[in-house]
Amino acid sequence: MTAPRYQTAELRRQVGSPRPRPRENKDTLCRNILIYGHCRYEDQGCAFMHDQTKGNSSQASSSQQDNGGTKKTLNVESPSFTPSILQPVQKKPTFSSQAVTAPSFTPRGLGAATPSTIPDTEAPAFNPASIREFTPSFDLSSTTAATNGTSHDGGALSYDPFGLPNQSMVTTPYNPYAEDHGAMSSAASTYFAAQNAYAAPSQPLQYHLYAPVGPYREDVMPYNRLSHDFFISETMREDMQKQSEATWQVMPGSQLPHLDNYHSLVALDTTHRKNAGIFGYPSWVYKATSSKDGKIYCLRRLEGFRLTNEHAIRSVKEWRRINNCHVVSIHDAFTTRAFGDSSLIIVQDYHPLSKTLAETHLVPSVAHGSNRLQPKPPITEAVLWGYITQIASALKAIHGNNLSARCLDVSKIILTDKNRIRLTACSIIDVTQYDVKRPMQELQQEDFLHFGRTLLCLATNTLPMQMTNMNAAMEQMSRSYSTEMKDTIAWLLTPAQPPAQQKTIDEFIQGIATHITTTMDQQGHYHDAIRSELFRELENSRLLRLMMKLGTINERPEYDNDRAWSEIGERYMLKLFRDYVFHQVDNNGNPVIDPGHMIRCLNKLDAGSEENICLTSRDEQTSIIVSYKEVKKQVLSAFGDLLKGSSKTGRSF
Ligand SMILES: Nc1ncnc2c1ncn2[C@@H]1O[C@H](COP(=O)(O)OP(=O)(O)OP(=O)(O)O)[C@@H](O)[C@H]1O
Repeated sequence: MTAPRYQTAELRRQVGSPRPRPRENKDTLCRNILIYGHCRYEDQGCAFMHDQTKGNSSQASSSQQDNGGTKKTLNVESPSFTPSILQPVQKKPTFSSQAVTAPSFTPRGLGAATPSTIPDTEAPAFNPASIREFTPSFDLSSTTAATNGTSHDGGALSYDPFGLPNQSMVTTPYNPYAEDHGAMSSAASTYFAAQNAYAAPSQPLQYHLYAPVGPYREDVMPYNRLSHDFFISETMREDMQKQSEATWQVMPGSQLPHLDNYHSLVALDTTHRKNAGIFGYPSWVYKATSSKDGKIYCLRRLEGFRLTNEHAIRSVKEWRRINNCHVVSIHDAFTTRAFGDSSLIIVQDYHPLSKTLAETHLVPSVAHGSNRLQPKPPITEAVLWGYITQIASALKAIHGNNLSARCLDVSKIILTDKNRIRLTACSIIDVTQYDVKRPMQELQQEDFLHFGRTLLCLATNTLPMQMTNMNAAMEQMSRSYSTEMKDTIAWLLTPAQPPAQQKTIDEFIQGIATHITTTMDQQGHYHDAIRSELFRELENSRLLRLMMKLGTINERPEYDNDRAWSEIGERYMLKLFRDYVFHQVDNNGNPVIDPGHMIRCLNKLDAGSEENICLTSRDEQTSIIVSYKEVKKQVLSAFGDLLKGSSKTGRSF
């Protein structure tokens, strides 16, 4: 990356950066008192307050002071200051140009008032990172000091997740999302000490790093690597985006009615023909929004259906017990006159942009770049076995609940994802033919027959209504598919052979066991690929939350009756940090757009790294050296201020 101009700018004396508030030291209760009940440095110059009884009153008064008229705002015009811990050095601190060429920052122990690399005679560079109002929250020395008795002045290491791996090992679990890490680790160590069985992680999680969890894609070009490594893949993003768009689609000026609890109906049928073939009534499918819970559902309407028996509609309740990923879940059923007739409505889960197997594999479609209808290519044997195992799984759940699918047809099985199918019209015939009592076993045997017909339609590329000669179709399919496939379909189409009275789904599943393992393997691979995508999004959602915090603070036009709120005090540092992350320019003033830099900076900010950065104002009149840790502290503090005055809680952050 081109060296940003900000980093090479000479540090200037005119520092108008945030100042520490020395009064807070004596007003702030020492963290050691909070954690251990005493501070061993009380008599050795520890700058914090040790009288616990004063804690509340002094904090209250200090907050009053903050809110009162004496509030000190810090801005670029503020005079330079002498950091409290540097006070023993009697010289007025001045910026040295040597600070620019100073060696890279080395985290210091708490006791080091001045960096060892700066000679005593040199005035120290202004470094807000070295100003501590209390024990740094990332400093795990408090934990180690408590257990091994090492001095908290004496070289206890601060945890820097971006540092080299030879960091001190800690024994307490570490919650990166806790805002007060010191208190968290201490409280957790007490808790886990009581729970002897718990084996704490040996060191804080490296949560700020993107975990490269496989499977890995090998075909990514170098110029695509960065976005591929950090973000969801383009094809998946596009697919999901389309589905989300379809889910929220509305039809302005639609003539479709509002039903009792459903509104914003959108028709999903692509054909307008009335087809009463399967259910005995023309059926229509709509997407609709529930006014009860705001969710989107799929409504199937049977036009002209008259309910003669109250029990018929209750039979749908039985289907709520079916919890199988190859059966579309059913939620409700009711009749309505809202369409101007008497209609039956079945409420199901909505699967955006799904297509029926008939639409996907059988109905000719217009090819790209031509006006003519083109037949669909034959379905491959591997895909067909995948469908067979999924339908078998659905039937296992249905028959296992003493129900029968009754409606197994290429036009009533939907494809909701790659090779992922679901039965979508179960339960409907149970309602429409409620009065025609037939034994369940007979209906389940019929399911096998419908299953076989469906496979034959798919294998021969024939729509059900055109399937007139089954023997000819069997003959045709056996020319393109394996004997095993032919035998499987034949088994489904022929009645149970004596002495067996019935065919069972378990028997069928045993027969196709090898193909089930293949399907499981494919599903497992797909699951891994999706999980790998999820890992990337895990980190991105963390950064998004951080950016939202920064966004609420940076450039805020007014807060607390102060138009300059976002520009002054600690917030000024955040403004400079925003420029450092997002608005870098090269030596020619051209924007430096480097996602790696932005992600790295945000991760370090989130981790509260000890690493120092030099922030320079746009006019180059102000430069400050500050650690990510300090910036993080300011983000949390400013965001906390905003939350106090916000109408909604920011708990979701
Ligand atoms: N649960 C569902 N979620 C989302 N879309 C669905 C759902 N069920 C069906 N669909 C879609 O609705 C459309 C219409 O379905 P339908 O069952 O009416 O098919 P069809 O081909 O019109 O059959 P028919 O000719 O019997 O009416 C199809 O594109 C189908 O993918």
